[in-house]
Amino acid sequence: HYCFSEAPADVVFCPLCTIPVYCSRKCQEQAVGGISWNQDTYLKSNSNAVDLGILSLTSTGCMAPNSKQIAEHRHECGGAHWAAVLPADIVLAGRLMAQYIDSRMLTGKSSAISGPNLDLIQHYDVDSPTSKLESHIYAIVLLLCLQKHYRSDLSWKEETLSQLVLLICQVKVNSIAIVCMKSMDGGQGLTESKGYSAADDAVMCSVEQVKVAQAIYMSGSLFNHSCRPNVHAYFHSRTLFLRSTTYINSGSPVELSYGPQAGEMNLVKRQKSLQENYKFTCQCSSCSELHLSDLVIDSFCCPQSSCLGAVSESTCYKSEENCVHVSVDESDICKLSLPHVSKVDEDIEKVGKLFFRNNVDLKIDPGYCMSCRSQINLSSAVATSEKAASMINRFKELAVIDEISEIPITDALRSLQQIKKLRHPYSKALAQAEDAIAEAFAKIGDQEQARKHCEASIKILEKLYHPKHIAIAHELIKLVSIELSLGDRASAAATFTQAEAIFSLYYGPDVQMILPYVDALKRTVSGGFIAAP
Ligand SMILES: C[S@@+](CC[C@H](N)C(=O)[O-])C[C@H]1O[C@@H](n2cnc3c(N)ncnc32)[C@H](O)[C@@H]1O
Repeated sequence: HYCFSEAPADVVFCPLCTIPVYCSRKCQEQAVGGISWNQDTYLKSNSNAVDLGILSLTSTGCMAPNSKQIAEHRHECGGAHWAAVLPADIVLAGRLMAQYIDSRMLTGKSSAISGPNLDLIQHYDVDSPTSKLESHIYAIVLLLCLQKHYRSDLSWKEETLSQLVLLICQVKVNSIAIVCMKSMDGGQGLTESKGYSAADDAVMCSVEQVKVAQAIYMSGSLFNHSCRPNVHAYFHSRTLFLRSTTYINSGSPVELSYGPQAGEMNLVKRQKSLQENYKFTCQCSSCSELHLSDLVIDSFCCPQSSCLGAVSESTCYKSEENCVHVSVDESDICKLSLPHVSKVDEDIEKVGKLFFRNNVDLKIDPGYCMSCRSQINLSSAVATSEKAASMINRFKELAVIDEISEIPITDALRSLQQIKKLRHPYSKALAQAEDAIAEAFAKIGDQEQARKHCEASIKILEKLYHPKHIAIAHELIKLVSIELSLGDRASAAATFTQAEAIFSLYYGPDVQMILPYVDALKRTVSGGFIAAP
């Protein structure tokens, strides 16, 4: 939606192409300027649905380009609605070109249009032939649309098409997805009612990041990516905020995350995602040093009950003096150095003891323990754990539609035991299973069970990320809502304080603006709005 809010039911249509892109007249005027409306402006409603085909909304047109307005949509209307048919990166490239043309026209330079000089990095040379062809086709589509919009007002240079291809490539590696935090279920209720009812035991606050737009920020695009970033990026409408989340030594790189993060994805998946989406091989600290979370995140546990060693499903490790080579299906992924002796914690040594044996060259294949080399039956472990996970998800779905009985509860708990037996105690699969069970129990009103499983999930996530990661704060908020439902205000307050400290690390004084429900929860926890169960 134009102003990055969710479009309400009574959206305002673009006066030229009848596409609903504005939420209010004010929002529309900001985008296209003042509009003079015809007398017969109305929407013909056809039973329940508004029939766009008979929409009789006409105007004498948008005003001329004005630098004060953010005329994003104007260039595509009357033709194809770009956002509905083209990928976000391509729409952005088209709009940047249109903005450049507008600025040239405003200064009276409407002859010899080529393209903006953004001076940003691009990777056209390493693009695959298919991706290159795609960029050229999109550039032709954009150029035709722009030529149609500006008609004979402009003269185009021969290189405009190649400038558009270049622009598309720059947008691909430098653009940033604008996201907003959307509170689901409990969070929504909290925001609306400005309070929390313990009687509503179905509530378990959770938030989701929702992508609302794609943009280029000239200073934002200077930052490199890290899978363990020291800077957090967030948005308020169109404004990008960057806040450091740790102390950064002078001379150290300031890095944000382009998406993939350690603890959320394993090393191989992160590298693949960054290569596919941004065309680079990540060399951040997380992708150049051995970390606990990468060893355990998708792993199985050692069959020896006393061993904490991890067993990989698909990654092969070849250990050499002070480094480890990582490969999948014989193809090299990267080389990781061993952490400095001062940073080696007890956990990583127990999980991958073999990597820390001095002067030993050895290969650890999938299916073998990284600590004692015991072997598991990998295919059977994968199949059983996947089946158990889908059983738990089914349990969660049934809880949502209130169709739960004793049988699915027993089945779900049995499946959780199976996952515990097979998966590594710090694995993501186990954390997700615990979380799903917690959510289902919260939904059916067994808050004691919900608390137990929610806490178990958080403990694992703290190992995978780190205890002060924003993902942990969102999980802690779920726990607060469960503790409130139990009437345990003291625990809820302690958990909330822990979450609040993380939120202020990531959002500073903007917590309330970005996550309004946190404030509502704070008032509830401190005694304001609790209803009797
Ligand atoms: C938005 S730019 C970042 C600024 C860029 N380094 C520059 O000098 O303009 C993104 C590009 O920087 C490089 N880059 C960013 N993070 C990286 C990382 N962790 N490892 C390797 N290259 C990285 C890649 O070439 C990527 O396509």
